[in-house]
Order: sequence, then C-alpha cells, then structure tokens
Amino acid sequence: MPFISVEEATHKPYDFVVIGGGTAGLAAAVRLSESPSVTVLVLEAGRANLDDPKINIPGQFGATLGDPEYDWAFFTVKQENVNNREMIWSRGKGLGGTSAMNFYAWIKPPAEDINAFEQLGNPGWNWEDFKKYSKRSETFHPPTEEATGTLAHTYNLEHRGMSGPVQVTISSYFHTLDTLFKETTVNMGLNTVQDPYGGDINGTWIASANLNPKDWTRSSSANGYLFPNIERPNLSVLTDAMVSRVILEPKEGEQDRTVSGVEFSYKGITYLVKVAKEVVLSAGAIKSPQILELSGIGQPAVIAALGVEPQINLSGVGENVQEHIFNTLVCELDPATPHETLDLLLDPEYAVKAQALHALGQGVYTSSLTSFAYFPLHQIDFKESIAIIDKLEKVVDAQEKQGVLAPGLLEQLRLQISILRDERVPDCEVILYPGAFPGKISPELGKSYCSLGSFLNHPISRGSIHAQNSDPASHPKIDPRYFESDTDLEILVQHFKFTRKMLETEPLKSTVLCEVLPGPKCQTDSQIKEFLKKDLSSTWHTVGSCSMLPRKKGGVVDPQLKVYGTKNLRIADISIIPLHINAHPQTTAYVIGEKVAVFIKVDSDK
Ligand SMILES: Cc1cc2nc3c(=O)[nH]c(=O)nc-3n(C[C@H](O)[C@H](O)[C@H](O)COP(=O)(O)OP(=O)(O)OC[C@H]3O[C@@H](n4cnc5c(N)ncnc54)[C@H](O)[C@@H]3O)c2cc1C
Repeated sequence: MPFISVEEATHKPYDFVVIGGGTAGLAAAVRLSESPSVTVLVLEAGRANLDDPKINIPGQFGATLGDPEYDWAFFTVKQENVNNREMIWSRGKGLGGTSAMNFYAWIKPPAEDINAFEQLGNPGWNWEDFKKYSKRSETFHPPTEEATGTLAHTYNLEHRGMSGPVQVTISSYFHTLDTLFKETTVNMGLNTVQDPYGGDINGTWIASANLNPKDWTRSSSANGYLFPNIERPNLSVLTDAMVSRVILEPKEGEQDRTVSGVEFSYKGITYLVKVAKEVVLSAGAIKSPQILELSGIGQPAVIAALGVEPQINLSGVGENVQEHIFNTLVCELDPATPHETLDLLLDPEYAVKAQALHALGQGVYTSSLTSFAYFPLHQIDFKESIAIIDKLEKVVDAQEKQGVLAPGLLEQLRLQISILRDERVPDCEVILYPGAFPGKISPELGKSYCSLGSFLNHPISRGSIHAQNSDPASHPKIDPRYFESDTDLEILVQHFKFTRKMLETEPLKSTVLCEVLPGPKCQTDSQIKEFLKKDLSSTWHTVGSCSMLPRKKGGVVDPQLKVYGTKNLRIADISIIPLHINAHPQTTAYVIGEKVAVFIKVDSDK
C-alpha cells in the first residue's frame, strides 16, 4: 500500500527515508524494500503523474519542458562568458524524476570514464563493477527482425541485462535520416561500433532507448522500479512532500553525527518523519546540495549566511559542478528527397494519424533518438587538438604553481588532460535529431529539417550550486561558469566544424537543401564563437555538486556514498559523480541507486 497520507507518513519512524522519488531514488527505495523486515518511505516533492501520456508516449521530445507540473525549470545566474544569458536547466519533478522527462537515450559510458572514479580515490568504482550493476537495472529486448532489417543494429547480449526493472529496446521506427547519419559518419572516418554497451563507445552506432516494446511507452524509474512493486506493505510513498532538511542529533565529542529525522512541508504545513536507520538523499544534483546546506552541512560561511547554524564543515558541498553543453546546427532538407521527420507532427492531421499508429506499435510516436557518434578530439583535427591540449596543460601548470586550484581539482584536470591525449577515448559526441530541434528555430509547416547536436562532455570549467536563502522551495543559486576555461569554447569550435563538415559529406550532403542555423554567413572562428555563445544550451546533465572524493580533496561522500561526518546519511543521485562522463547519465543514475542499496544492506548485516 505505498501511497500513504501525511498522517501515516509521520505517525511512526521508518527504517529508511529516501528524499526524492526520481531516477536513482526509486531504484534505491525499491531495492531496499526487497527485505520485508524493513520499512521504506519515499518523500517526493512533485506529483505521482501516473499513466500520463505527456510523459509516456515517445516521439514528443520536450513536451514537458518548462511546464511547472513536470519541470523544476531552474535558471542559472547570468553567464558572463555566454552573452550574460540566464539559462534554463530543466529537471523532472514527480515520481520518476528526470527519467520521466528525458529523451530516452540509453547509453553506457566509456570504461575509462568510470575507471577514472576509482583513480580519483574511490575503490570499487570501476567499469567491471559498473557493468554488473547496470545489467541489474535493465531488461534488454533485442530488436525485431524488421528493425534490424531496416538499420543494421548489432549487440552483444553478454553486456546487457535481461531481467532488470527498466525496459530497454531499439525503437521499431527508424527515420530515413538515421541511415544517412551512419553512412556519413563512417565516410568521415569514424569506426562502426559493433556493441557500444561493453565499455567502448568510440565510433558511430545505434542507441537503445528506455522504451517498453510491449506498448511502446517510456520506461522510467516510476513504472520500471516502483509500480510493479506497488503492493509491497513495507514500501510507502508520499508525493507533494517537499523536503527542507535533515535533522542532526546534537554533537557528542568527535563522533560522526546521526540523522534522526527528515523535515518536509506538505500543503504548506511543516512535518517531521523520524528515521530508525538511514536517510538516502536523492533530490538530484541541484536540490541535494541545497538540502545539505539547509541542514547545516557544507561551507560554514555559506550556511551562516542563510541564517542556519553550521553543523558539519564540508567544503565540497555545491562545488565541482560540471555540466554537459551543446550546440545545434539545423538544416532544411531537400523536398526532392522526402524524409518523414518529426516536423510533420506540427500538422494536426498527421499527429492524429501518428497517435492511431502508436496504438498499433507503429509510426513516429514509437521512435526514440537513434543516431549517436562519439570520437576523440584528435579525430577532428590532430594539429589543432594537440595545440588546444598543450595550451590547457600550460594553464594548469601555472595554476598549480600559483596554488589557485581548489583541493583535488589538480588531480582531476591532470586526468582530464590524459584522457584528452588518449587517442582511443572519445571526448566528443554528435547526434542526429530527425527534425528541427525543439526551441532552436521556428520550423515552417510543410518543410522538413534535420538537426545535428555537438556536445561537450568533458568540460574543464567548474561551477557551483548553493542555497541562496533559507526557503527550501526557492531555487538555489546555479552558476556553471560556462567557458571560464577557454578550452571548452575552443573544443566546441572544432566540434562545430566537424559537424558542419557532415553536411558536405555524402550521403547527407545530397539531401540537405540549406543550412538554417547558424546559416552560411557564419564562417570565421570569431563568428563561430559568437554563434556558439548565442545558441549554447545545457544538456541537463549536471554532476559533481556532492562529489564522491576523499574529504581532503573536496569530497562530500565516501565510496559507500556516506556523507562525511555522518553515520547514516547517504547520497544517491548523479551529484556524486566526481568527474563528468562522456555519456547521457541515466544508466549511471540507476547504477548509483542500485549500489547504495547494496552498501546499506552490507553495513546493516555487519
Ligand atoms: C530534458 C532532459 C532530457 C534528458 N535526456 C536524457 C537521455 O536521453 N538519456 C539520458 O541518459 N539522460 C538524459 N537526461 C538526464 C537524466 O535523465 C538525468 O541525469 C537522471 O535521470 C538524473 O537522475 P537523478 O536520480 O540524479 O535525479 P532525478 O531523476 O532528477 O531525481 C531527483 C528527484 O528528487 C525530487 N526532489 C527534488 N527536490 C526535492 C525535495 N526538496 N523534496 C523531495 N523531493 C525532491 C525531484 O522532484 C526528482 O523526482 C535528460 C535530462 C533532461 C532534463
């Protein structure tokens, strides 16, 4: 009987309280409740959003973006290196969290990016371990013969989970542009990857999606993990419950502190739920640091400025923020070579027909994003890439001499430089969106477009996220400090040039009528830089704000995800990722949720 009233949520202590019913949070809660002898309560600030077609029907990318019923719609502070823009950071609100709003790309990171976690001081966080937990979270449904006939999709079942909660498959609907993308990227020298789920994603390949092939609907943490276990008597969920802070027991000597309860508001009234064993904070990379600070955990000066009494001094809370960013190139397609793109959904008649087809498991409403390519920076322009990396290394050397880098950052940057120098490890990502990417241009009815996104996935710039007042409902101050490091902009310029070259390469070339964004007038490096700043978007993949690192190196949690200085507070969301990964992060969020439950079980069995 998981959906409970606020009275039921507060009348007794729970063994485990999970703050945030999102991607990692629900994975953790459901795994913890596998043991019938413990009680688990999930507090989620948003609504339940059950069976909502706006969430569950694919093909309508971005349908919930900016809608306060589904989206926290955070904003950054003005970004001085990006024309002073205040940029929107969407995040899912409601059960499922961001897994209920994302764009379905089911991607596992390159092995080297996960091994980097271990190299930074986190024993046990390596690719072999990641693979095990990631398999546990998915059920892969191999594509139908029809799908493999349309676009060759190869896979290796050894690397796929076959009985996990999230349903994963290859979309049955392929866009004709997908074939052109694949052939064009191969013609530009990229590898064809046979299986991108075994730790090597370097090349061009077809991605799986978190789609349930039974009815071609979204598979999220809500309908994957939670709903099938909805009848568990020991698992309770309260929605519309906005957590403000955790309550720490008074300090006793030098001992680590115990969390005794969680404070939250429900319909304007403040409540407290008592905790018997542990709290798992899974409010996402933007709200988790805010909740820590409102609880008195973080930098004493930041906390005192909120009017809150500092309790645990942790300099890393809200620091080391890293964000994926991207630019989009949009072109209009030649009507002589017709493609059924997502732009057709602008026509209400077409959209109605597509809905009817979805009910039959066909048409664009069954589609996901399919075409992905990852490659090292060297592959764009060897000489330029070496120049960019050498320049970065000189800057880092100077910063080391001046002693201006935050604790632990030097080690991260040295590792990033070695990854950039490694000719096997991909740094860049390009994807195809079969249509005008939402919000980028005003598409004209009757025309078809193709968008190519260039992603910067190993950013050098570091930002911060901090509470700005004592109101838990107000958004924290988000400052990613985009392009604080010139390297990020320089890499994106190279990346843009590579992506643009795709339009000059067959077979894509023959189907492109003209470039719409940025258009032919944008040619010189300085014009390209201006375009990149104007067009830049967040990819909504923030990490690092509660980094898993040694405490002296700015760490907030240890390798078992326990917050330093506490006995029973862990964090399970992507805020703990210490160094960004070259992959869309939902698979990693699930791994984090799976792992925290195991850490807790192991500790309770001691
Ligand atoms: C538009 C968009 C598209 C994306 N597309 C992809 C994609 O295609 N593939 C991919 O891999 N990744 C994608 N991502 C990113 C990915 O989905 C997320 O990184 C991942 O789901 C984050 O998981 P999480 O557990 O860290 O946080 P979340 O899933 O965001 O969970 C946090 C939860 O905590 C709740 N919460 C927050 N504050 C409180 C509070 N005070 N009290 C109670 N509850 C609270 C939130 O409502 C939410 O439910 C996308 C993200 C966005 C925004």
